[in-house]
Amino acid sequence: MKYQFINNQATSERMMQSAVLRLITNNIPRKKTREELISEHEKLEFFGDGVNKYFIHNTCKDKSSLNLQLRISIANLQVGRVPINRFLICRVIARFVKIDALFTLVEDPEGNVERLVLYNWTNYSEKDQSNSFYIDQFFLPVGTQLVIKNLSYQIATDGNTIIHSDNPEDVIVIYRNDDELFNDLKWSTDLKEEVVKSKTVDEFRHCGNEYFALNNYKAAIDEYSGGIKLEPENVTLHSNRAEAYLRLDQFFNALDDTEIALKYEPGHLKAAYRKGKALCGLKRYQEAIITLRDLYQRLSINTNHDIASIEKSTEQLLKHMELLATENEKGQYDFESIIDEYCEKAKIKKDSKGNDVWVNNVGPRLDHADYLIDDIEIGNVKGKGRGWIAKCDIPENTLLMVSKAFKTVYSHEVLGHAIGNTSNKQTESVGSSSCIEELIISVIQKLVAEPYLCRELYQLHDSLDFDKTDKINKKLVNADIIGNIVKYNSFSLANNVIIENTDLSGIGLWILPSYFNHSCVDKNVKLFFLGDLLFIRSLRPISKGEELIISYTGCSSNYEIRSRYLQSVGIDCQCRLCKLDKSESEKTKLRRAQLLNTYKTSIESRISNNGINANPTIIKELEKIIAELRSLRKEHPDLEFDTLEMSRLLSFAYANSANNNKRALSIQKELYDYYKTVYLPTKFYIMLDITITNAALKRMKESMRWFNLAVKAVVEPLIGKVKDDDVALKKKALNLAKKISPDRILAVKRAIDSM
Ligand SMILES: C[S@@+](CC[C@H](N)C(=O)[O-])C[C@H]1O[C@@H](n2cnc3c(N)ncnc32)[C@H](O)[C@@H]1O
Repeated sequence: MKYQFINNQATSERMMQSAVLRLITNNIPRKKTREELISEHEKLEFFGDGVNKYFIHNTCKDKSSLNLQLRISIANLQVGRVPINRFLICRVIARFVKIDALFTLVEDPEGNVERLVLYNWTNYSEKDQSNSFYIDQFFLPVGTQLVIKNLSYQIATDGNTIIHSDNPEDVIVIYRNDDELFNDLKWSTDLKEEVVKSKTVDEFRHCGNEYFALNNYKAAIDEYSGGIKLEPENVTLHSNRAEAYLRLDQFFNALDDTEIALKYEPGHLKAAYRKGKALCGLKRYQEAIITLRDLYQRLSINTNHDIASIEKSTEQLLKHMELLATENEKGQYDFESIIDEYCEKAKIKKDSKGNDVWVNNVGPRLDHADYLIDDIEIGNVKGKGRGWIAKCDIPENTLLMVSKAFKTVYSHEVLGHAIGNTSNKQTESVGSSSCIEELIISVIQKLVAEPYLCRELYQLHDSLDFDKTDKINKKLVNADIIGNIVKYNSFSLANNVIIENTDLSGIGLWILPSYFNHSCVDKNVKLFFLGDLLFIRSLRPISKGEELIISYTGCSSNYEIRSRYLQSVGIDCQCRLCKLDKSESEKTKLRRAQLLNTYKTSIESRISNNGINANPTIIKELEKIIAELRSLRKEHPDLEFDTLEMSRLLSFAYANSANNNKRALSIQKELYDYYKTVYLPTKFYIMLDITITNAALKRMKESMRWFNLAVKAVVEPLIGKVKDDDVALKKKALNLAKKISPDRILAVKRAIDSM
């Protein structure tokens, strides 16, 4: 299956390959040893395609022109460079594995070992090529010598080096060991006598601990696993590996390990503590609390001084767990502290190479519980598949759901280069398509690491026409399904990060929020993203049986743009706006386009943002355009969105150029009334405009009333209804609004205070 992104295409095999490489390889900050590379390659075999036979094409090539003086050794390869006119002589030292491309390990005569990936060897059809054969375990067996021309030395998607060849024509296979051209070559290793030195359990544990201390949890897990293979009942290794799994958010695996450790040693304190953490990660809060309370009791009667620190951490974890349980059961969240946590974790700094990195390692991934109100359920909706339905009447601003992302990817976290790129560009700009690709790859990784998660993920809409029961039961990680699930269900963070000054873009996948269907206008549910936490509230009163709707696109872009996107995700939208747009005559559409063009070319550029420089003629022209655009939609005034920004500009022109605040105020109020029924984020700005204009007119009481309304508009989507008579809540709301929208709120506050 091919995924079409904005600038490029990617195959599901390529995504799978990237995910697998990242899973099996460790980014150790030094050149890997032969043994390390061999052991990683053995894990790759597990993911290789051992079922299908692939058609391989490679013609016999002339070696007579090769001059051994031009041979290059692996040690002299430079990342990102194609050594012109040079060639590598190497021999295969591991089995070939086919994922998207063909992978093996090679060594040069000096004994340097490196990974080799061959692209485009398997894309030939049998009919086209006479000189071809099938891949099986005897394909280019260990010991086969290769000459590789025009190779490039790259950093693969897993962050490690690899020799990369795109063209089968550049590879000469030496099928005979006694080939005369290479008679004089001396190989420094003897393949037959290769003995891999094995480690003891203690050595594995020691190496694991060393990697753990370097925060290299994947490498630590490999080492602990090596030890566990030798001694499956080793409690320390299981308990240590559980902690490494916890650091990678692999909670199922962590729980498994703690349970094994506790089976062999029920009194193992650290294993019990880690079990509590794993249960919490799996959102099994009550079980986590029971485990930790039990541990805490045991610790408090233990007089051993060594356990003081674990006692303290258990107490803290228990408190945190109780907080999460309250969030989960009652939907009670401390929004102020969550916003602080978000702002802290969203901070970015430059690393030594000038890249953006999080100040706090993990970025804005917040440690809070999910919540789901009892009053909504997933049901069938005619023409839309499944959707969320109200089981009873639901008041405005009710918290319906809080959901932690299955996975989020922020744009600066995306590696700009992947193994599949044929170009050598190391600093490819990272666009949204790279984020989508990265999300697919990281979801594949997550499922490969914890296949239990296939069950909940594979339930999501994927528009594929095949029965997934078998794949769910067998927990098969399928890149086609995952790619489609990401395509149809992911949320872009770019337009949804509500907190000012935390300019994060990215993409994420949430499970339960994926069941909301779309409407361009008349949505009744509002999303509020804080990093990977998604808060969802009713936007207005919802009646029993009504469907809960969000908007995937917003309504301010024109029909062509909206419908192009909606069609790409399988939606023929039947909302009021789309019906109206579709029913409009060509003549009306043309006239609107002309008016918008006149505004763009001859008005907008002649008035600055805050309405200065607007002479009476421009104001008249602008008024005419607004009036005519509205008349084009006269029966549906609330569906006229093109004049929104124009009218704001007009009001600024009246206030700041024509010195007519009264007229400015009436335009702003009219605008507010226009859009009261259609939720638009700009409503908040209009309320602040009204606040300022009232203050300019010295109507301070009215100004404060609008300011308070604006504050409510900012915070209610997050914290719910703020009652006018609740003084404490109103104060809290203002503090929150200052955190959410500091620039605007503070600027307006300052402006009205100075008047
Ligand atoms: C994120 S899913 C929403 C949940 C989905 N209905 C399900 O059954 O899982 C998006 C898909 O829902 C369907 N959908 C959403 N909104 C729709 C609408 N307004 N009209 C028709 N189909 C819609 C489309 O198939 C779309 O690709």
